[in-house]
Amino acid sequence: MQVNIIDHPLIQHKLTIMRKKETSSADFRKLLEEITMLMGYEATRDLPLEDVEIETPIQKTVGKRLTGKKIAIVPVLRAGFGMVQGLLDLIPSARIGVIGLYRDPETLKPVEYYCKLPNIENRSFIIVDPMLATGGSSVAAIQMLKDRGVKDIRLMCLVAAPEGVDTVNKAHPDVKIYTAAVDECLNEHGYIVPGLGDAGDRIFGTK
Ligand SMILES: O=P(O)(O)OC[C@H]1O[C@H](OP(=O)(O)OP(=O)(O)O)[C@H](O)[C@@H]1O
Ligand SMILES: O=c1cc[nH]c(=O)[nH]1
Ligand SMILES: [Mg+2]
Repeated sequence: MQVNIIDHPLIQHKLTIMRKKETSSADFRKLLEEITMLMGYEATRDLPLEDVEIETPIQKTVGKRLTGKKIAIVPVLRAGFGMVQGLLDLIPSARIGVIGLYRDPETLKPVEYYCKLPNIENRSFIIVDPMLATGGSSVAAIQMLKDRGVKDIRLMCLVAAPEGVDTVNKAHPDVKIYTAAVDECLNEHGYIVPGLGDAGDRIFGTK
Protein backbone atom coordinates (compact mmCIF):
# COMPACT_ATOMS: atom_id res chain seq x y z
CA MET A 1 0.00 0.00 0.00
CA GLN A 2 1.69 3.22 -1.20
CA VAL A 3 0.32 6.17 0.78
CA ASN A 4 1.69 9.18 2.66
CA ILE A 5 -0.05 9.45 6.01
CA ILE A 6 0.21 12.97 7.40
CA ASP A 7 -0.60 12.44 11.06
CA HIS A 8 0.78 15.49 12.84
CA PRO A 9 -0.76 15.71 16.35
CA LEU A 10 -2.73 18.84 15.39
CA ILE A 11 -4.21 16.99 12.43
CA GLN A 12 -5.14 13.94 14.51
CA HIS A 13 -6.78 16.14 17.15
CA LYS A 14 -8.83 18.07 14.59
CA LEU A 15 -9.80 14.91 12.70
CA THR A 16 -11.17 13.34 15.88
CA ILE A 17 -13.50 16.33 16.31
CA MET A 18 -14.60 16.01 12.67
CA ARG A 19 -15.43 12.33 13.15
CA LYS A 20 -17.81 13.01 16.07
CA LYS A 21 -21.39 12.78 14.91
CA GLU A 22 -22.47 15.81 16.93
CA THR A 23 -19.95 18.17 15.26
CA SER A 24 -21.83 20.91 13.41
CA SER A 25 -21.47 21.61 9.69
CA ALA A 26 -19.86 24.95 10.53
CA ASP A 27 -17.19 23.32 12.70
CA PHE A 28 -16.74 20.46 10.23
CA ARG A 29 -16.06 22.90 7.37
CA LYS A 30 -13.64 24.98 9.43
CA LEU A 31 -11.69 21.94 10.64
CA LEU A 32 -11.50 20.50 7.12
CA GLU A 33 -10.06 23.79 5.88
CA GLU A 34 -7.50 23.86 8.71
CA ILE A 35 -6.41 20.25 8.22
CA THR A 36 -6.10 20.74 4.46
CA MET A 37 -3.76 23.66 5.04
CA LEU A 38 -1.63 21.63 7.47
CA MET A 39 -1.51 18.68 5.05
CA GLY A 40 -0.63 21.07 2.25
CA TYR A 41 2.81 21.65 3.79
CA GLU A 42 3.72 17.99 3.33
CA ALA A 43 2.00 17.47 0.01
CA THR A 44 4.00 20.35 -1.49
CA ARG A 45 7.30 19.53 0.24
CA ASP A 46 9.02 18.44 -3.01
CA LEU A 47 8.13 21.52 -5.07
CA PRO A 48 11.29 22.66 -6.89
CA LEU A 49 13.09 25.86 -5.87
CA GLU A 50 15.51 28.11 -7.70
CA ASP A 51 18.00 30.72 -6.50
CA VAL A 52 17.04 34.36 -6.86
CA GLU A 53 19.22 37.41 -6.20
CA ILE A 54 17.57 39.95 -3.94
CA GLU A 55 18.62 42.95 -1.91
CA THR A 56 17.67 43.21 1.74
CA PRO A 57 17.90 46.58 3.51
CA ILE A 58 21.38 45.38 4.59
CA GLN A 59 22.97 43.82 1.51
CA LYS A 60 22.54 41.72 -1.62
CA THR A 61 21.89 38.02 -1.05
CA VAL A 62 20.54 34.94 -2.74
CA GLY A 63 17.15 33.61 -1.69
CA LYS A 64 14.93 30.78 -2.91
CA ARG A 65 11.73 30.93 -4.87
CA LEU A 66 9.38 28.33 -6.28
CA THR A 67 10.22 27.50 -9.83
CA GLY A 68 9.02 25.45 -12.71
CA LYS A 69 5.65 23.93 -12.28
CA LYS A 70 2.60 25.93 -11.38
CA ILE A 71 -0.12 24.38 -9.27
CA ALA A 72 -3.75 23.55 -9.93
CA ILE A 73 -6.16 22.46 -7.21
CA VAL A 74 -8.95 20.20 -8.45
CA PRO A 75 -11.82 19.51 -6.04
CA VAL A 76 -14.04 16.52 -6.74
CA LEU A 77 -17.54 17.85 -6.16
CA ARG A 78 -19.18 18.14 -3.86
CA ALA A 79 -17.07 17.21 -0.86
CA GLY A 80 -13.72 18.23 -2.38
CA PHE A 81 -15.02 21.81 -2.41
CA GLY A 82 -14.35 21.86 1.36
CA MET A 83 -10.60 21.42 0.79
CA VAL A 84 -10.00 24.22 -1.70
CA GLN A 85 -9.61 27.22 0.61
CA GLY A 86 -7.08 25.49 2.88
CA LEU A 87 -4.74 24.94 -0.06
CA LEU A 88 -5.42 28.37 -1.53
CA ASP A 89 -4.31 29.92 1.76
CA LEU A 90 -0.92 28.27 1.16
CA ILE A 91 -0.73 28.78 -2.61
CA PRO A 92 -2.83 31.86 -3.42
CA SER A 93 -1.80 31.86 -7.08
CA ALA A 94 -2.96 28.28 -7.72
CA ARG A 95 -5.46 27.76 -10.53
CA ILE A 96 -8.60 25.80 -9.82
CA GLY A 97 -10.16 23.04 -11.89
CA VAL A 98 -13.42 21.30 -11.03
CA ILE A 99 -14.49 17.69 -11.43
CA GLY A 100 -18.10 16.70 -10.89
CA LEU A 101 -18.54 13.09 -9.81
CA TYR A 102 -20.91 11.27 -7.53
CA ARG A 103 -21.00 7.70 -6.40
CA ASP A 104 -24.14 5.83 -7.41
CA PRO A 105 -25.58 4.62 -4.08
CA GLU A 106 -26.62 1.24 -5.56
CA THR A 107 -23.66 0.27 -7.71
CA LEU A 108 -21.05 2.41 -5.85
CA LYS A 109 -19.69 3.28 -9.31
CA PRO A 110 -18.69 6.89 -10.06
CA VAL A 111 -20.97 8.94 -12.31
CA GLU A 112 -19.27 11.89 -14.07
CA TYR A 113 -21.16 15.13 -14.61
CA TYR A 114 -18.62 17.94 -15.03
CA CYS A 115 -14.98 18.69 -15.83
CA LYS A 116 -13.36 22.08 -16.33
CA LEU A 117 -9.60 22.48 -16.04
CA PRO A 118 -7.17 25.41 -16.29
CA ASN A 119 -4.33 25.36 -18.81
CA ILE A 120 -2.44 22.13 -18.11
CA GLU A 121 0.95 23.14 -19.52
CA ASN A 122 3.81 22.81 -17.03
CA ARG A 123 1.37 22.45 -14.14
CA SER A 124 1.13 20.06 -11.17
CA PHE A 125 -2.41 19.02 -10.30
CA ILE A 126 -3.59 18.27 -6.77
CA ILE A 127 -6.95 16.46 -6.70
CA VAL A 128 -8.76 17.02 -3.40
CA ASP A 129 -11.57 14.85 -2.04
CA PRO A 130 -11.94 14.13 1.68
CA MET A 131 -13.06 10.51 1.27
CA LEU A 132 -11.21 7.69 -0.50
CA ALA A 133 -13.57 4.74 0.02
CA THR A 134 -13.76 2.09 -2.73
CA GLY A 135 -11.45 4.31 -4.77
CA GLY A 136 -13.78 4.36 -7.76
CA SER A 137 -14.27 8.13 -7.67
CA SER A 138 -10.57 8.91 -7.30
CA VAL A 139 -9.56 6.50 -10.06
CA ALA A 140 -12.13 8.15 -12.35
CA ALA A 141 -11.04 11.68 -11.39
CA ILE A 142 -7.38 10.86 -12.07
CA GLN A 143 -8.33 9.28 -15.40
CA MET A 144 -10.31 12.40 -16.36
CA LEU A 145 -7.15 14.48 -15.86
CA LYS A 146 -4.95 12.01 -17.71
CA ASP A 147 -7.41 11.88 -20.63
CA ARG A 148 -6.92 15.64 -20.96
CA GLY A 149 -3.13 15.33 -21.00
CA VAL A 150 -2.23 16.01 -17.38
CA LYS A 151 0.96 14.21 -16.30
CA ASP A 152 1.81 15.35 -12.75
CA ILE A 153 -1.04 14.40 -10.41
CA ARG A 154 -1.28 14.06 -6.61
CA LEU A 155 -4.33 12.99 -4.66
CA MET A 156 -5.06 14.55 -1.29
CA CYS A 157 -7.80 13.13 0.88
CA LEU A 158 -8.64 13.21 4.58
CA VAL A 159 -9.72 9.66 5.41
CA ALA A 160 -8.93 6.62 3.27
CA ALA A 161 -9.96 2.98 3.38
CA PRO A 162 -7.23 0.40 2.67
CA GLU A 163 -9.36 -0.88 -0.23
CA GLY A 164 -9.42 2.56 -1.85
CA VAL A 165 -5.67 3.06 -1.48
CA ASP A 166 -5.02 -0.32 -3.11
CA THR A 167 -7.42 0.41 -5.96
CA VAL A 168 -5.81 3.78 -6.74
CA ASN A 169 -2.29 2.30 -6.38
CA LYS A 170 -3.14 -0.42 -8.90
CA ALA A 171 -4.89 1.84 -11.44
CA HIS A 172 -2.53 4.82 -11.14
CA PRO A 173 0.81 3.80 -9.56
CA ASP A 174 2.34 7.13 -10.62
CA VAL A 175 -0.04 9.18 -8.41
CA LYS A 176 1.09 9.97 -4.84
CA ILE A 177 -1.69 9.74 -2.26
CA TYR A 178 -1.70 11.95 0.84
CA THR A 179 -4.15 11.29 3.65
CA ALA A 180 -4.55 12.13 7.33
CA ALA A 181 -5.70 8.60 8.20
CA VAL A 182 -6.15 5.11 6.78
CA ASP A 183 -9.15 3.60 8.56
CA GLU A 184 -10.12 -0.03 9.14
CA CYS A 185 -12.33 -1.06 6.23
CA LEU A 186 -15.55 -0.38 4.29
CA ASN A 187 -19.00 -1.40 5.48
CA GLU A 188 -21.64 -3.11 3.31
CA HIS A 189 -22.80 0.30 1.98
CA GLY A 190 -19.29 1.30 0.93
CA TYR A 191 -18.84 3.73 3.83
CA ILE A 192 -15.48 4.02 5.57
CA VAL A 193 -15.36 2.45 9.07
CA PRO A 194 -15.11 4.20 11.47
CA GLY A 195 -14.86 7.13 9.02
CA LEU A 196 -16.89 10.26 9.52
CA GLY A 197 -20.08 9.55 7.57
CA ASP A 198 -20.95 11.26 4.31
CA ALA A 199 -18.48 14.13 3.97
CA GLY A 200 -20.56 15.94 1.34
CA ASP A 201 -23.67 15.87 3.50
CA ARG A 202 -21.74 17.07 6.54
CA ILE A 203 -20.15 19.97 4.64
CA PHE A 204 -23.29 21.06 2.82
CA GLY A 205 -25.76 20.27 5.62
CA THR A 206 -27.84 17.96 3.43
CA LYS A 207 -29.78 14.84 4.64
O1 LIG B 1 -14.09 6.03 -3.14
P1 LIG B 1 -15.53 6.00 -3.53
O2 LIG B 1 -16.19 4.70 -3.12
O3 LIG B 1 -15.78 6.34 -4.94
O4 LIG B 1 -16.27 7.07 -2.60
C1 LIG B 1 -15.75 8.33 -2.35
C2 LIG B 1 -16.59 9.39 -2.97
O5 LIG B 1 -17.85 9.45 -2.30
C3 LIG B 1 -18.06 10.78 -1.85
O6 LIG B 1 -18.72 11.53 -2.79
P2 LIG B 1 -20.31 11.39 -3.01
O7 LIG B 1 -20.62 10.38 -4.06
O8 LIG B 1 -20.97 11.17 -1.69
O9 LIG B 1 -20.71 12.77 -3.63
P3 LIG B 1 -20.88 14.17 -2.86
O10 LIG B 1 -19.49 14.66 -2.55
O11 LIG B 1 -21.60 15.00 -3.85
O12 LIG B 1 -21.67 13.92 -1.60
C4 LIG B 1 -16.65 11.30 -1.63
O13 LIG B 1 -16.59 12.68 -1.54
C5 LIG B 1 -15.89 10.71 -2.79
O14 LIG B 1 -15.99 11.49 -3.96
O1 LIG C 1 -17.45 6.91 4.15
C1 LIG C 1 -17.69 7.51 3.08
C2 LIG C 1 -17.63 6.87 1.83
C3 LIG C 1 -17.89 7.58 0.71
N1 LIG C 1 -18.23 8.88 0.80
C4 LIG C 1 -18.31 9.50 1.99
O2 LIG C 1 -18.63 10.70 2.05
N2 LIG C 1 -18.04 8.82 3.10
MG1 LIG D 1 -21.66 12.41 -0.48
